[in-house]
Amino acid sequence: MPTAVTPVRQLDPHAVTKLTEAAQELLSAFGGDPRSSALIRQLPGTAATLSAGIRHVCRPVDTSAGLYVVRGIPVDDETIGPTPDHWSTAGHSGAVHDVALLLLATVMGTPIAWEGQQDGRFVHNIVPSPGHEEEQTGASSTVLLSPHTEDAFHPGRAHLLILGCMRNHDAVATTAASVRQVELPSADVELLSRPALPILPDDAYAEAQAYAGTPPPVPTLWGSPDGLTLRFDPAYTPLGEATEEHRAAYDRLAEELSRVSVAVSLEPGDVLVVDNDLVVHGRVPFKARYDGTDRWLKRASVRVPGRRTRPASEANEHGYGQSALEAHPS
Ligand SMILES: O=C(O)CCC(=O)C(=O)O
Ligand SMILES: [Fe+2]
Repeated sequence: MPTAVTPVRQLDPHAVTKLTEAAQELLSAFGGDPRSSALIRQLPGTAATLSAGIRHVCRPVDTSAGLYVVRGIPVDDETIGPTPDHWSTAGHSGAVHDVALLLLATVMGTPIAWEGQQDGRFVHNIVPSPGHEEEQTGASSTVLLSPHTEDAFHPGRAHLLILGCMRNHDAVATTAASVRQVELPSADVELLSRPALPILPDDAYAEAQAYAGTPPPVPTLWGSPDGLTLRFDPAYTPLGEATEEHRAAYDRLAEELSRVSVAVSLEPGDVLVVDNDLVVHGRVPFKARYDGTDRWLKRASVRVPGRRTRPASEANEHGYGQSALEAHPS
C-alpha cells in the first residue's frame, strides 16, 4: 500500500490559539463536561467567531483523494492522561480536544451522534479494548479493520468523518481509498448501482442488530449530480445472497479500492477529515499494550446540509430503528 500523499492543511499559530482558547472557554463555562447539552447548543455561536483562516482550512475536500489532514493543534501527552482502555471509561480525558473537534465539525456542518453508540456522545473515543481485539469496530486491534463507509447501514450516516489523533506511538495507519480514483468497467458501475444487497448494522450497534424489519437492499455505487459516490461495507454485506455476476463486480470494486488505498499514519494533533461519500477507511492491525500508552483517536461525524451525494430512495429506509441526533438544527 503506498504511503499517503495526503493533502495537509496547516493551521497558522494564530488560528490554533483562537481555536484552543474558544474550546477551553466553552469547557470552563459548562463545568468541564464536553457532553453538556448546553455546551453543544452553544457550538454554532462560538464557531461563528472563529477566523476566516479556520473556515478556509475546513472547506470541503478538493482533490480526488477525498480527504485531508488539518495540522497544527498541539496535544500535550502528559495533560491528556493515559489512554483509556474502553470508550466508557474515557470520562473527560482530553475534553478540550473534544470541544476543539466539535468546533471544527460545526464549521464544516452539523455534528451528529447516535443514541445506540458510545452512549450518545458527539465525540467518540477510539481505543483498543481488551476482549474486542478481533471485532470489526474501532475497539479492535489485532485484525485488519476492513475498508468501510462509516455507518454504512444507515441513510442518516455522516457526510464527513473526523478523526483527531491524541496518541499514536506506534504510527498505526488508518487506511483510505477513494472511489474517485478507481477504474471500473462501466458495466460494473451500472451493476453495482442497482440495489441488490442490504448493509447490516455493525457490531457497534447491538440494538439495531436486533431490529425486526426487513433489511432493505441498497446500491453500492451512485452517480450523484456531484460525481460518483459509494456506500460500502463488505464485512456487513451478505455477499452470499448475490448473483455470481454481482459478486464478481463487487470483488472487482474491492480490488480497485485496495489498489488505490493509502496509509495515513496520524500524529498527535492531526485531524483527518474523510469524505464518507467518496472514501472508505479502515485500519491496519496492531498489537495493543493496554498500559495507558495505546493509540487513541477522537472521532466526530458531520452532516453537511444541502449535499446531493445520496440517492433519493434512501429517504424510505427504516435505518434499523436508529436515528442520529443533530447537535443543532441544520
Ligand atoms: O482506527 C482508525 O484509524 C479508524 C477506525 C474507524 O474505522 C473509525 O473510527 O471509524
Ligand atoms: Fe470507521
